[in-house]
Amino acid sequence: MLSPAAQIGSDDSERDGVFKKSLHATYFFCHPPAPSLSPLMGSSITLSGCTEELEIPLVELNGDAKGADTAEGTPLLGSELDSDSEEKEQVLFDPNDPSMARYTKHGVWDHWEDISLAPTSLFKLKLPHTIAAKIKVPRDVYRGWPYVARMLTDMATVEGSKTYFTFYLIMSTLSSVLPSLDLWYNSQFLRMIEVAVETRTVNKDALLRIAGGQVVVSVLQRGLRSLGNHLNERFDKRVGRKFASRAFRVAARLDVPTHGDSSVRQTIDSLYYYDENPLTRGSRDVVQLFSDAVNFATQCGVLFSVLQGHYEGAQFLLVVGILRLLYDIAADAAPSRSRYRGRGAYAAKTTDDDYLQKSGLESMVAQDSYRKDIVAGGLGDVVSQQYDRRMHNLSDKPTDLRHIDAVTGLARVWQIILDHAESPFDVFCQMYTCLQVVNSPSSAPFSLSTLHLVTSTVSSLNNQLSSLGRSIEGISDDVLSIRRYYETVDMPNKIPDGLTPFPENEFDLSNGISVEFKNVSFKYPDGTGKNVIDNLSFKIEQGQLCVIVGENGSGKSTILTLLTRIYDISEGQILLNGHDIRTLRLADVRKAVAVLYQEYTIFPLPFSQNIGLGDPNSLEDMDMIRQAAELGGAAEFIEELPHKYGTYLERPVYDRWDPEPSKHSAYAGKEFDFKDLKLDEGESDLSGGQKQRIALSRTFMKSIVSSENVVGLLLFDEPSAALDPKAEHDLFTRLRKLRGSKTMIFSSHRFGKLTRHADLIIYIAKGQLMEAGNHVELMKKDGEYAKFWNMQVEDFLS
Ligand SMILES: Nc1ncnc2c1ncn2[C@@H]1O[C@H](COP(=O)(O)OP(=O)(O)OP(=O)(O)O)[C@@H](O)[C@H]1O
Repeated sequence: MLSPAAQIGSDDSERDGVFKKSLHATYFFCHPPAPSLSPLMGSSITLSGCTEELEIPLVELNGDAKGADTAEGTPLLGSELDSDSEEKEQVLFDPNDPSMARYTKHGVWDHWEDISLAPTSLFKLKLPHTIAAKIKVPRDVYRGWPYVARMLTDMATVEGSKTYFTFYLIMSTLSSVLPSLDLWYNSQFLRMIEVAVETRTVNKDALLRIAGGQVVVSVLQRGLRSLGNHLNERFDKRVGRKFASRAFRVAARLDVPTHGDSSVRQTIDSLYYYDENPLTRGSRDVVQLFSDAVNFATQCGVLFSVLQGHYEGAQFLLVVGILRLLYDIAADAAPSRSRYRGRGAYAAKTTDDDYLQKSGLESMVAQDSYRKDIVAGGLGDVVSQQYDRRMHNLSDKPTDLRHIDAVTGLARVWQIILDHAESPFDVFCQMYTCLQVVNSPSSAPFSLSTLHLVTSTVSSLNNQLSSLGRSIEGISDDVLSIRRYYETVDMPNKIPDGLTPFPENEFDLSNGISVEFKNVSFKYPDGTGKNVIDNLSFKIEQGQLCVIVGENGSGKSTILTLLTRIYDISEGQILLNGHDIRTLRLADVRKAVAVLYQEYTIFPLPFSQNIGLGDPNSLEDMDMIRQAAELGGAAEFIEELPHKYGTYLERPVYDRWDPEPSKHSAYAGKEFDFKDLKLDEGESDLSGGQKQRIALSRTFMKSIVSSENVVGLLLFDEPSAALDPKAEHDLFTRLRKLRGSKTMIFSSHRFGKLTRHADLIIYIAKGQLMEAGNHVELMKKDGEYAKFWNMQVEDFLS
């Protein structure tokens, strides 16, 4: 498993400390020791020097993170380097000591960061963007264009987005024209100076006009840039929320066979994370591309008009271009926040309820294991509503740790130097030409004004070109994502919905639901191809208690699964109150049937929600939730937990910390004690029986405690498998007492406790009916059931 430190660069919603997407970790190539002293620990700690840093993609191997060897040497993780170093020392990372840690409140996160780092590796070369990536762009854009058009139409329906979008587009277009205007004014100004030197006269009106124009352009440039950024951010958030919410809805509505399709799941996974929504990125990139293209075209126009008649300037342009490229490479190598991050000790903690629950809901719809419960519980809508509510509460609060500005100290200085190196570079070009003019006027390629215009335009064009390149490359990916998004949005579920409401009137269910299997055969879509249920027929009357018995693998669970239409049968008919289940509205069937599957799941939500989701209308009603927990036998142990009903079985978001800071940190080689921060609070593991009690409580919430008495059929698949004998006895007694006249079906292979009270026992083997009747009848028959019963009694007596 990766250390939580590695998680910092990953998506927030990663679980179990394991990366699933592309990620990078910091590796160090160690050269002969270049000692440096820790500013915090005085002279007692000496660190080996590491002078180069590279980012190397990790591959997940046996749950561990390994970096690929490179030709230059074998990369070592910080922890491996530590092993040969100094004695380990117990240090309390005191988050409250400003000389040790920097505290940042970043949205939903509290973040403490080791401030002892002194960056030594400032450079990291990046390969230039590949041409190949750009070549496939037009094709991708062409194929995906209908989807992009649909996205733009959809974006227009987001409240307020039309205004934002229009303004943003105007800003971008204006901003893209301004640099050329600025260049033009500059050249006019220089031209005027040249004329003034030659003729000793100045046209004051023109001078004022030019100076005024320049001021206006400069103010506009800055103003539009910040306004554009602001609008961009707001626009992104609004559109992002809408698309994330829609994608979540799509994911939540998928049925089991559709969700089981790995390609569907992959697309869903990549879509609904709010921070990473490719559609938001797509919309922004489309505008950016447009703006870059306008900017590029106008500047080319300026350059073209200037160079007309100055063909000797081509050589000069080449020199300037190369110099400019070198500058860009240096700028590209500047330290970025992501490269700096993760090298020191840090801890990040979140207790934001909205963020935790939003992440929990995301895991819930993403993972296959929860799907059956979501579908059978008809939870698609309620989880979507909950998700929207959490998103709304989160509003613009940042949730992504990567946005904390981690670049400080020297690295920051280096960044600033590079940011400002651009002007001296341009000045250098001008100086060079000035000297040429002075030394040999006839060899000078341009006049001073033209020179200024050319160098500035070249410099600006260069920027524009790389920006355009990035936009084009990004667009290709965006188009693909947008296309996948809409294909998924439009994808129908594999289980078609019925049209008939069920029940036709609500009182129909007060006496339970009758269930009939008529020559039913079924095989799993991803199974062996053999019928798991084979020409099975039986009828359970309204209000009966039925127990389905049979050996392992005989098809008991499958029968219950078919009754909630998780899958559709291959042949025959299943009737509920005499109606073919396929004709009934799915949502109604799932409302009328409460089910506890053998592989029940505990959602990555607080226990209160896990139980409350049994009755979405009473999700916040703690009295009802407590009552359901009492019935399910979960109340007692939940009350004993420190966070009671707010406890998670598994937190959907883990706090993060770095127990192994790099060699550059003052904390290198020491052990950490973060206990004061109480990280990862609110999580509690449960025994199998306790988990089953929580799942049972959810079923009780739906069927017994619910404010709406709409359940007519209760299905329990081995509900006592993980319970101790006393809990099992209590449960069955309670169930018999509380069910009223609802129909109840159990599946069990340990049937002693139940079958004697059953109105009907169905004995199946290999998906076929062997015997049916009550206990007395079947014992009299002395067939398979009696054989099984006697075997269990013998086991008990011997
Ligand atoms: N999702 C699935 N995909 C493919 N095959 C499955 C699936 N679930 C069950 N099966 C197969 O269907 C058959 C019946 O399984 P089922 O779970 O209904 O039996 P069961 O009687 O409930 O068994 P147990 O008593 O062990 O719970 C088994 O052969 C099983 O391997």
